[in-house]
Amino acid sequence: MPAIAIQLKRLPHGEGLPLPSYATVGAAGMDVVAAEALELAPGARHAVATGFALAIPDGYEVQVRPRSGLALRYGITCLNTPGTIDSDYRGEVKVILANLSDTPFPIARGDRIAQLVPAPVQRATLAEVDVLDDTPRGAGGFGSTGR
Ligand SMILES: O=c1ccn([C@H]2C[C@H](O)[C@@H](COP(=O)(O)OP(=O)(O)OP(=O)(O)O)O2)c(=O)[nH]1
Ligand SMILES: [Mg+2]
Repeated sequence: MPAIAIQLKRLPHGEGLPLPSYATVGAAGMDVVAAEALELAPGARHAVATGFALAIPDGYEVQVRPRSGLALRYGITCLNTPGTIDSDYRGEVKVILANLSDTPFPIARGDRIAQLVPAPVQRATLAEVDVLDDTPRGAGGFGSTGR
């Protein structure tokens, strides 16, 4: 599959940082590093600076996803996962990290904190109707089929 071309603009506080990059040949996500240092208190959240902005081609988004190692070892996740970077957004990409553990988590500038995954966007049209068609499930949800 050909790679999609995304433009990246480095911001002044992103100088000297590695750009998002794939850690292995088959990695789905580009690891992104923090452009600031902070300590995330237990239960706290913070929009962590990355030091860059993007121009994503029409028809695509970039998803900001947690790193499983940080989640499993330290309870660090992206609160809004998957975060959505819109193709028309030109501000700084930020990673909304949350600390779900009971231990403060220090983040150094340059630490890999999340991963970026581009994805095609399927837009929809909505048609308002009075009656929806019947299905076997009907309105059952939220565990209606059992555990
Ligand atoms: O993890 C994230 C999520 C969003 N954004 C930026 C890019 C995105 O295009 C914009 C808006 O995100 P979203 O639509 O999820 O937030 P919203 O609360 O709906 O804000 P808005 O009213 O600006 O759309 O914020 C990030 O930098 N990181
Ligand atoms: Mg929005």
